[in-house]
Amino acid sequence: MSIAARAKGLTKIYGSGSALVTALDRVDFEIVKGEFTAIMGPSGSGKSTLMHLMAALDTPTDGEVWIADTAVSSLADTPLTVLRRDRIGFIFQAFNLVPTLSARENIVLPLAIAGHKIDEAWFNQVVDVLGLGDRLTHKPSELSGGQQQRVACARALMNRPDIVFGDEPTGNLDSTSAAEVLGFLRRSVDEFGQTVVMVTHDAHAASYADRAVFLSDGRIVDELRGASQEELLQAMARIYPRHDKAHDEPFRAPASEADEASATSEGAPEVSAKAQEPADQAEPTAFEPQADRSAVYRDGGHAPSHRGEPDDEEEPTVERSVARRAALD
Ligand SMILES: Nc1ncnc2c1ncn2[C@@H]1O[C@H](COP(=O)(O)OP(=O)(O)OP(=O)(O)O)[C@@H](O)[C@H]1O
Repeated sequence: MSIAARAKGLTKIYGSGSALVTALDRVDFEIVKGEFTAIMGPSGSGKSTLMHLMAALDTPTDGEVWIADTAVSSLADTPLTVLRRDRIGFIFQAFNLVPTLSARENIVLPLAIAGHKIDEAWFNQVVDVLGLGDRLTHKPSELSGGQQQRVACARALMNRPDIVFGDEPTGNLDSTSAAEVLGFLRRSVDEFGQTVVMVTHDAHAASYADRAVFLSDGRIVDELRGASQEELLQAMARIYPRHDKAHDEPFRAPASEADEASATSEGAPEVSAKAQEPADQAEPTAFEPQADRSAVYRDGGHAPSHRGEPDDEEEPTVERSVARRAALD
């Protein structure tokens, strides 16, 4: 098992005095090469902060990040820019494509900026897997959201980066487009050996990953390997019990309109707005915004970064991942 990136004692503090927020609190974290890792947690738990620090997009208040063997804090501006450009790929929730460029021009833009030659065989392979062959001359405005995000996926992979980071990459997509993007990220790991890290609220999205890491109040409090959506939902209910109770089990889909009606009845005044949505609009596999996150993991103890090595039989394999995905799809 080799390590694509790691962090030691990673701390990020925003503001000062009464406005001080400890977004990350002495986090130790390793990203395993060739794995798909999901970073999960309620709103405000520190997911984006951890991802931005691991991707060398931001600097920690304390601690260190290494991309492979490169200590990010040791880099001057120029090598830092080169590291971000050549060794990291990004996929954002909002796609972030250049509207005036075609899909092809968007995909090769990082190579053009870096002055690197396009590897046409690699380009064709990625475009083919993403099913973008007949969309390459289209501008983003002529593409659906799912197609735009697939262009963003291709762009992220063009440099063959050490790690592709996705910040809620399916957050703006319908379920079909989300499944296509998640399926592609899964394939990029299984077939190209790509390392992928994705921030998500969503247990279904995280079920595509090999490993899910759970954050609470800026600390890693648990992790699961090879977990199904149901196992992730159960873990979320266990790890965030206050959250679960406060929202009358928002992690589970109402089985029927009657169930939903009971979830919004007088007995559950704290039920979230999202839990009150019609069942076909709700996203029951996602976290709700957490009203009182201070109630979770405020025991003063420093949660372990890892639960320890998984049991052998728990160790996920590509076959297991593929079988799991096939069952889910
Ligand atoms: N630039 C900033 N200035 C001040 N506080 C910040 C800043 N960025 C994040 N925070 C705070 O740090 C904490 C962690 O934020 P972060 O965005 O990492 O959480 P998150 O888990 O990604 O949340 P979400 O799911 O809502 O995006 C939150 O309390 C947030 O308000």
